[in-house]
Amino acid sequence: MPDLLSIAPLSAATFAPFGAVIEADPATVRLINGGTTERFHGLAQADVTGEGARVILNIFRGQPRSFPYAVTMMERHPLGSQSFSPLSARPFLVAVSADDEGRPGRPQVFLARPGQGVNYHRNVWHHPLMAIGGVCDFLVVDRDGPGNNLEEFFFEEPFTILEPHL
Ligand SMILES: NC(=O)N[C@@H](O)C(=O)O
Ligand code: NI
Repeated sequence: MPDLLSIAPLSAATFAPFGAVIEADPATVRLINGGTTERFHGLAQADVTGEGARVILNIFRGQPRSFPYAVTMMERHPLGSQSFSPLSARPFLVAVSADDEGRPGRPQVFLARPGQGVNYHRNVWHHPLMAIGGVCDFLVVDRDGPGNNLEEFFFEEPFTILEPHL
């Protein structure tokens, strides 16, 4: 019997223990450039650590996941945060876990709606990028530099995500 993971809507409040939601939050808006631009200010903060660490910007071209999807592993980046912002108005899935004595707990899955991105706090367990419905480019802000910034954990038994209702 598959161990099904439910999918919840992504919200700043529910995601707060794991990171920030990157979206045009009216509470953060500043009118700039002579009133021609709305700046949604300070939505998240990149956090990199270690000698020689640099914040870098990348594009990840995500292939859509197929369903039912088996979550067999989680990863985390001990030396830096990592953000994902779709460059087209598409939803995607986010899976995170609390840390349970050095291993990820039961994953929590969120559906990011078009216009939402996330910034994982440094060292937060998450599943690698899960694009859905079609190929999607994401702006990814994370860390470069010396040191090992990737820790992976493989579950003894997989969890299963069923196709989300969009
Ligand atoms: N490996 C890599 O850069 N990507 C992962 O960290 C991810 O979270 O998708
Ligand atoms: Ni990652």
